[in-house]
Amino acid sequence: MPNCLYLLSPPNSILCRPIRFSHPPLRSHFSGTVAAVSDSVMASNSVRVAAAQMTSINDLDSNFATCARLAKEAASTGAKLLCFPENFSYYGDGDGLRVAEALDGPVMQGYCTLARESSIWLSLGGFQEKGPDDKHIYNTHVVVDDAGNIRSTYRKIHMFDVDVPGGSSYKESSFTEAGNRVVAVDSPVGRLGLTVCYDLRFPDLHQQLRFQHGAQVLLQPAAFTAVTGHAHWEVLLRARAIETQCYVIAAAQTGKHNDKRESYGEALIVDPWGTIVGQLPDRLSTGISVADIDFSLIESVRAKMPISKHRKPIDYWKSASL
Ligand SMILES: O=C(O)CNC(=O)[C@H](CS)NC(=O)CCC(=O)C(=O)O
Repeated sequence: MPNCLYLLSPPNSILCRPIRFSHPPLRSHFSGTVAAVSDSVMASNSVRVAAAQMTSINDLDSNFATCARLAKEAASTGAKLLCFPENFSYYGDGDGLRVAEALDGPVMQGYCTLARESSIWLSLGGFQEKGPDDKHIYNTHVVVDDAGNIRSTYRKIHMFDVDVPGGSSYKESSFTEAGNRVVAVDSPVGRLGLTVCYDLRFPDLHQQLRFQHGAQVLLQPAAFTAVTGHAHWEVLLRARAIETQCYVIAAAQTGKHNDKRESYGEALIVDPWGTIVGQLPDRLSTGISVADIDFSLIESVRAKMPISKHRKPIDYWKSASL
């Protein structure tokens, strides 16, 4: 069974060193810069990650073939974690129930094998997990280690029941049971906070991931609609990174999945200062965006602007009604 960790206090696990640079502006963390840095501090304090941008369709095998290609590519860049978007394994037309499986079923096990064979951790965000009854799935984000073991699972909490202005209407809750647990898990690229897609719009969840669960890196797999993505995607991701002082890794579905569904795309990696450090040249192509998680930068941003000390954990909801 997958094990979920619900730690209440932040761990002391990051290797912090004295801060050797100031910001802004911050160093670029694009792929390639680290190799050129001879300072051993950087070598020991950075670790590479990748975010996938892809167009999944209603064909499990074809999507798996794309994921397998991207996993090999990510591993060849030295990345320790590759993040896939929501609905990576199957993107139909609201028919996720049809392909829903338990996490020990053949589809998820195939991805566990892929992680092992590619020697890379995988973030598998937005998997159609068999739900509590035959009318509902869970929309589950699964983290698999490089030996192919499931390390953690998070079930999407916020349901996308939305009439998109000028777009389609969605009612995710009609076929999905919402989760109710906040989940973080340790990994070689830091302590990961797990979310899925529409969760991005709920800052409280991200605040909990940072301040109660000790997250250093927020994983934000998505299938944002073309309309809402144009309006909100980048600003939401940068805001969550800035206000939590975490890296944000946002894998994205992109382009047309079928006649009715189209995603915005633009897989991004954002650093804790809000700078975009990983991005593909084209928001619609299939590929990976690569960047280096720099633990010194997380420490530096948090030390210089200590919002964890300044925040006042009063119950705003309660005090508002006084
Ligand atoms: O239904 C499926 O098959 C795939 N599922 C999705 O695409 C999910 C739930 S409907 N989409 C989102 O959460 C979009 C959020 C979004 O676009 C925003 O917050 O603006």
